[in-house]
Amino acid sequence: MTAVSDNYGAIPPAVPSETATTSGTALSEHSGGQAPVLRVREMTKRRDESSSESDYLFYDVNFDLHENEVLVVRGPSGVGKTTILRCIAQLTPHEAGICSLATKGDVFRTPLQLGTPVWRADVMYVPQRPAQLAGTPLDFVDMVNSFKVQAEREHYDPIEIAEDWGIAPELWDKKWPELSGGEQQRIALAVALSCDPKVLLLDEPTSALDPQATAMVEDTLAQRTCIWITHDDLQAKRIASRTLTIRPDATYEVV
Ligand SMILES: Nc1ncnc2c1ncn2[C@@H]1O[C@H](COP(=O)(O)OP(=O)(O)OP(=O)(O)O)[C@@H](O)[C@H]1O
Repeated sequence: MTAVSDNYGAIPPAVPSETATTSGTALSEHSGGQAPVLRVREMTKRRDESSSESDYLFYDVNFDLHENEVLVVRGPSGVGKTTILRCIAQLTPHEAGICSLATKGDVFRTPLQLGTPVWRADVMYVPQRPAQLAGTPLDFVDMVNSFKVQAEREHYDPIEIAEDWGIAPELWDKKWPELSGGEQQRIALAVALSCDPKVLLLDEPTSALDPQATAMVEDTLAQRTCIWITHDDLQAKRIASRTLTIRPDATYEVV
Protein backbone atom coordinates (compact mmCIF):
# COMPACT_ATOMS: atom_id res chain seq x y z
CA MET A 1 0.00 0.00 0.00
CA THR A 2 1.26 3.46 -0.85
CA ALA A 3 2.18 5.73 2.04
CA VAL A 4 -0.28 8.62 2.20
CA SER A 5 1.90 11.15 3.98
CA ASP A 6 4.63 11.18 6.53
CA ASN A 7 3.12 13.69 8.92
CA TYR A 8 0.19 11.50 9.96
CA GLY A 9 -0.37 10.37 13.52
CA ALA A 10 -3.05 8.39 15.33
CA ILE A 11 -6.42 10.01 15.86
CA PRO A 12 -6.47 11.65 19.32
CA PRO A 13 -8.40 10.10 22.19
CA ALA A 14 -12.09 10.88 22.27
CA VAL A 15 -13.16 13.92 24.27
CA PRO A 16 -16.38 13.34 26.22
CA SER A 17 -19.18 15.32 24.61
CA GLU A 18 -21.16 17.77 26.71
CA THR A 19 -24.76 17.27 27.57
CA ALA A 20 -27.11 19.91 26.25
CA THR A 21 -28.57 21.87 29.12
CA THR A 22 -30.82 24.46 27.56
CA SER A 23 -33.60 24.68 25.09
CA GLY A 24 -35.67 27.34 23.39
CA THR A 25 -33.68 30.22 22.10
CA ALA A 26 -31.30 29.84 19.23
CA LEU A 27 -28.59 31.91 20.86
CA SER A 28 -28.86 30.27 24.27
CA GLU A 29 -25.61 29.55 26.10
CA HIS A 30 -25.87 25.80 26.03
CA SER A 31 -22.64 25.09 27.86
CA GLY A 32 -22.54 27.32 30.90
CA GLY A 33 -21.21 30.41 29.18
CA GLN A 34 -18.48 28.60 27.21
CA ALA A 35 -17.55 30.60 24.14
CA PRO A 36 -18.97 29.28 20.88
CA VAL A 37 -16.80 27.87 18.11
CA LEU A 38 -19.07 29.00 15.28
CA ARG A 39 -21.58 31.83 15.10
CA VAL A 40 -24.31 31.97 12.46
CA ARG A 41 -26.24 35.22 12.22
CA GLU A 42 -29.21 36.25 10.06
CA MET A 43 -28.62 33.46 7.54
CA THR A 44 -31.17 33.97 4.78
CA LYS A 45 -31.62 32.22 1.47
CA ARG A 46 -34.22 32.47 -1.28
CA ARG A 47 -35.34 29.34 -3.10
CA ASP A 48 -34.37 30.95 -6.41
CA GLU A 49 -31.40 33.26 -5.92
CA SER A 50 -31.90 34.88 -9.33
CA SER A 51 -35.33 36.27 -8.36
CA SER A 52 -36.03 38.81 -5.63
CA GLU A 53 -39.67 37.65 -5.86
CA SER A 54 -38.78 34.08 -4.91
CA ASP A 55 -39.96 32.76 -1.55
CA TYR A 56 -37.44 32.07 1.20
CA LEU A 57 -35.97 28.65 1.94
CA PHE A 58 -34.92 29.91 5.38
CA TYR A 59 -34.99 33.38 6.86
CA ASP A 60 -32.87 35.07 9.53
CA VAL A 61 -31.41 31.91 11.06
CA ASN A 62 -29.30 32.55 14.17
CA PHE A 63 -27.42 30.11 16.36
CA ASP A 64 -24.12 29.44 18.10
CA LEU A 65 -22.32 26.12 17.95
CA HIS A 66 -20.17 25.20 20.96
CA GLU A 67 -17.19 22.88 21.26
CA ASN A 68 -18.10 19.17 21.12
CA GLU A 69 -21.73 20.04 20.43
CA VAL A 70 -23.72 18.08 17.85
CA LEU A 71 -26.42 20.30 16.36
CA VAL A 72 -28.80 18.04 14.47
CA VAL A 73 -30.64 19.55 11.49
CA ARG A 74 -34.16 18.26 10.85
CA GLY A 75 -36.98 19.13 8.49
CA PRO A 76 -38.88 17.64 5.57
CA SER A 77 -37.23 16.83 2.28
CA GLY A 78 -36.45 19.89 0.18
CA VAL A 79 -36.74 22.34 3.08
CA GLY A 80 -33.14 23.54 2.78
CA LYS A 81 -31.05 21.43 5.19
CA THR A 82 -28.26 20.72 2.71
CA THR A 83 -28.46 24.28 1.44
CA ILE A 84 -27.91 25.84 4.87
CA LEU A 85 -24.87 23.63 5.45
CA ARG A 86 -23.50 24.61 2.05
CA CYS A 87 -24.15 28.31 2.82
CA ILE A 88 -22.25 28.00 6.10
CA ALA A 89 -19.42 26.25 4.24
CA GLN A 90 -19.34 29.10 1.69
CA LEU A 91 -20.13 26.67 -1.11
CA THR A 92 -23.51 28.21 -1.96
CA PRO A 93 -24.24 31.94 -2.05
CA HIS A 94 -26.87 33.37 0.30
CA GLU A 95 -28.85 36.59 0.23
CA ALA A 96 -27.98 37.72 3.76
CA GLY A 97 -26.27 36.53 6.88
CA ILE A 98 -22.80 36.08 8.24
CA CYS A 99 -20.85 33.27 9.85
CA SER A 100 -17.79 33.62 12.01
CA LEU A 101 -15.34 31.21 13.58
CA ALA A 102 -13.48 31.49 16.88
CA THR A 103 -9.77 31.91 16.26
CA LYS A 104 -6.78 32.60 18.54
CA GLY A 105 -7.69 34.75 21.54
CA ASP A 106 -11.39 34.01 20.96
CA VAL A 107 -11.48 36.53 18.15
CA PHE A 108 -14.27 35.71 15.71
CA ARG A 109 -13.34 35.91 12.06
CA THR A 110 -15.52 35.74 8.98
CA PRO A 111 -14.81 33.80 5.78
CA LEU A 112 -13.73 37.07 4.20
CA GLN A 113 -11.22 37.71 6.97
CA LEU A 114 -9.87 34.15 7.01
CA GLY A 115 -10.01 33.56 3.27
CA THR A 116 -12.32 31.00 1.70
CA PRO A 117 -9.78 28.11 1.53
CA VAL A 118 -8.98 28.43 5.25
CA TRP A 119 -12.68 28.75 6.11
CA ARG A 120 -13.57 25.62 4.13
CA ALA A 121 -10.71 23.70 5.74
CA ASP A 122 -11.86 24.71 9.23
CA VAL A 123 -15.61 24.48 8.59
CA MET A 124 -15.70 21.42 6.38
CA TYR A 125 -18.78 20.26 4.49
CA VAL A 126 -18.94 16.49 3.97
CA PRO A 127 -21.50 15.45 1.32
CA GLN A 128 -23.57 12.29 1.68
CA ARG A 129 -21.40 10.53 -0.91
CA PRO A 130 -18.17 11.58 -2.56
CA ALA A 131 -18.79 13.14 -5.97
CA GLN A 132 -17.89 11.01 -8.99
CA LEU A 133 -14.18 10.83 -8.31
CA ALA A 134 -11.55 9.45 -10.62
CA GLY A 135 -8.92 7.04 -9.35
CA THR A 136 -8.73 5.52 -5.89
CA PRO A 137 -9.31 6.84 -2.36
CA LEU A 138 -5.52 7.13 -2.00
CA ASP A 139 -5.46 9.39 -5.06
CA PHE A 140 -8.16 11.46 -3.33
CA VAL A 141 -6.02 11.74 -0.18
CA ASP A 142 -3.07 12.89 -2.30
CA MET A 143 -5.30 15.47 -3.99
CA VAL A 144 -6.61 16.81 -0.66
CA ASN A 145 -3.06 17.03 0.69
CA SER A 146 -1.92 18.92 -2.38
CA PHE A 147 -4.22 21.84 -1.55
CA LYS A 148 -2.02 24.59 -0.12
CA VAL A 149 -4.17 25.04 2.97
CA GLN A 150 -3.98 21.31 3.77
CA ALA A 151 -0.31 20.93 2.89
CA GLU A 152 0.48 23.39 5.68
CA ARG A 153 -1.44 21.38 8.31
CA GLU A 154 -0.92 18.21 10.33
CA HIS A 155 -3.19 15.31 9.42
CA TYR A 156 -4.33 12.16 11.14
CA ASP A 157 -4.20 8.88 9.28
CA PRO A 158 -7.48 8.37 7.38
CA ILE A 159 -6.72 4.67 6.89
CA GLU A 160 -6.47 4.19 10.64
CA ILE A 161 -9.69 6.15 11.23
CA ALA A 162 -11.58 4.10 8.64
CA GLU A 163 -10.13 0.82 9.92
CA ASP A 164 -11.91 1.50 13.22
CA TRP A 165 -15.12 1.61 11.16
CA GLY A 166 -14.50 -1.75 9.47
CA ILE A 167 -12.77 -0.50 6.30
CA ALA A 168 -9.87 -2.78 5.37
CA PRO A 169 -6.70 -0.88 4.32
CA GLU A 170 -6.71 -2.73 0.95
CA LEU A 171 -9.87 -0.85 -0.07
CA TRP A 172 -7.94 2.42 -0.35
CA ASP A 173 -6.24 1.05 -3.48
CA LYS A 174 -9.51 0.18 -5.25
CA LYS A 175 -11.22 2.41 -7.82
CA TRP A 176 -14.13 4.40 -6.34
CA PRO A 177 -16.82 2.67 -8.46
CA GLU A 178 -15.61 -0.71 -7.16
CA LEU A 179 -16.49 0.32 -3.60
CA SER A 180 -19.93 -0.05 -2.04
CA GLY A 181 -21.91 3.06 -1.09
CA GLY A 182 -21.21 2.42 2.59
CA GLU A 183 -17.47 1.97 1.95
CA GLN A 184 -17.34 5.19 -0.08
CA GLN A 185 -19.22 7.05 2.63
CA ARG A 186 -16.91 5.90 5.45
CA ILE A 187 -13.76 6.57 3.41
CA ALA A 188 -14.87 10.11 2.50
CA LEU A 189 -15.72 10.77 6.14
CA ALA A 190 -12.35 9.40 7.29
CA VAL A 191 -10.55 11.72 4.87
CA ALA A 192 -12.53 14.70 6.23
CA LEU A 193 -11.76 13.71 9.84
CA SER A 194 -8.08 13.24 9.02
CA CYS A 195 -7.93 16.95 8.13
CA ASP A 196 -9.11 17.75 11.69
CA PRO A 197 -11.48 20.64 10.86
CA LYS A 198 -12.79 22.73 13.75
CA VAL A 199 -16.38 22.18 12.62
CA LEU A 200 -17.78 19.31 10.54
CA LEU A 201 -20.90 19.93 8.45
CA LEU A 202 -22.26 16.42 7.96
CA ASP A 203 -24.92 15.69 5.35
CA GLU A 204 -26.56 12.41 6.40
CA PRO A 205 -23.15 10.86 7.13
CA THR A 206 -24.48 7.37 7.88
CA SER A 207 -27.26 7.16 5.27
CA ALA A 208 -25.57 4.25 3.44
CA LEU A 209 -24.44 2.34 6.53
CA ASP A 210 -25.83 -0.69 8.34
CA PRO A 211 -26.67 -0.33 12.06
CA GLN A 212 -23.33 -1.72 13.21
CA ALA A 213 -21.26 0.61 11.03
CA THR A 214 -23.59 3.49 11.96
CA ALA A 215 -22.92 2.89 15.65
CA MET A 216 -19.14 2.92 15.10
CA VAL A 217 -19.24 6.13 13.06
CA GLU A 218 -21.60 7.79 15.54
CA ASP A 219 -19.22 6.96 18.39
CA THR A 220 -16.41 8.81 16.62
CA LEU A 221 -18.38 11.74 15.22
CA ALA A 222 -20.38 12.44 18.36
CA GLN A 223 -17.11 13.52 20.00
CA ARG A 224 -16.66 16.27 17.43
CA THR A 225 -18.09 19.75 16.97
CA CYS A 226 -20.57 19.27 14.19
CA ILE A 227 -23.79 20.15 12.45
CA TRP A 228 -25.41 16.89 11.36
CA ILE A 229 -28.34 16.36 9.03
CA THR A 230 -30.36 13.22 9.68
CA HIS A 231 -33.84 11.94 8.78
CA ASP A 232 -33.56 9.23 11.43
CA ASP A 233 -35.50 10.08 14.62
CA LEU A 234 -33.67 7.50 16.71
CA GLN A 235 -30.28 8.70 15.50
CA ALA A 236 -31.26 12.29 16.29
CA LYS A 237 -32.14 11.23 19.85
CA ARG A 238 -28.83 9.42 20.26
CA ILE A 239 -26.52 12.14 19.00
CA ALA A 240 -28.19 15.55 19.36
CA SER A 241 -26.98 18.16 21.81
CA ARG A 242 -29.57 20.47 20.26
CA THR A 243 -31.76 20.38 17.17
CA LEU A 244 -32.26 22.96 14.44
CA THR A 245 -35.56 22.39 12.69
CA ILE A 246 -36.23 24.18 9.41
CA ARG A 247 -39.90 24.43 8.48
CA PRO A 248 -41.48 24.66 5.01
CA ASP A 249 -42.61 28.25 5.76
CA ALA A 250 -38.90 29.25 6.10
CA THR A 251 -39.11 29.67 9.88
CA TYR A 252 -36.87 27.66 12.20
CA GLU A 253 -36.40 26.59 15.77
CA VAL A 254 -33.36 25.57 17.79
CA VAL A 255 -34.19 23.43 20.83
N1 LIG B 1 -28.11 23.14 -7.25
C1 LIG B 1 -29.37 23.53 -7.07
N2 LIG B 1 -29.93 24.42 -7.90
C2 LIG B 1 -31.19 24.84 -7.75
N3 LIG B 1 -31.99 24.44 -6.76
C3 LIG B 1 -31.49 23.54 -5.88
C4 LIG B 1 -30.16 23.05 -5.99
N4 LIG B 1 -29.94 22.19 -4.97
C5 LIG B 1 -31.10 22.14 -4.28
N5 LIG B 1 -32.03 22.95 -4.82
C6 LIG B 1 -33.39 23.16 -4.34
O1 LIG B 1 -33.30 23.81 -3.08
C7 LIG B 1 -34.29 23.29 -2.21
C8 LIG B 1 -33.62 22.79 -0.94
O2 LIG B 1 -32.80 21.68 -1.25
P1 LIG B 1 -31.95 20.96 -0.14
O3 LIG B 1 -31.13 19.93 -0.83
O4 LIG B 1 -31.23 21.97 0.68
O5 LIG B 1 -33.08 20.28 0.75
P2 LIG B 1 -32.95 19.23 1.93
O6 LIG B 1 -33.77 19.74 3.05
O7 LIG B 1 -31.51 18.96 2.23
O8 LIG B 1 -33.63 17.97 1.27
P3 LIG B 1 -33.42 16.38 1.48
O9 LIG B 1 -33.87 16.08 2.87
O10 LIG B 1 -34.31 15.78 0.44
O11 LIG B 1 -31.96 16.09 1.25
C9 LIG B 1 -35.04 22.20 -2.97
O12 LIG B 1 -36.24 22.78 -3.44
C10 LIG B 1 -34.11 21.85 -4.10
O13 LIG B 1 -34.84 21.44 -5.23
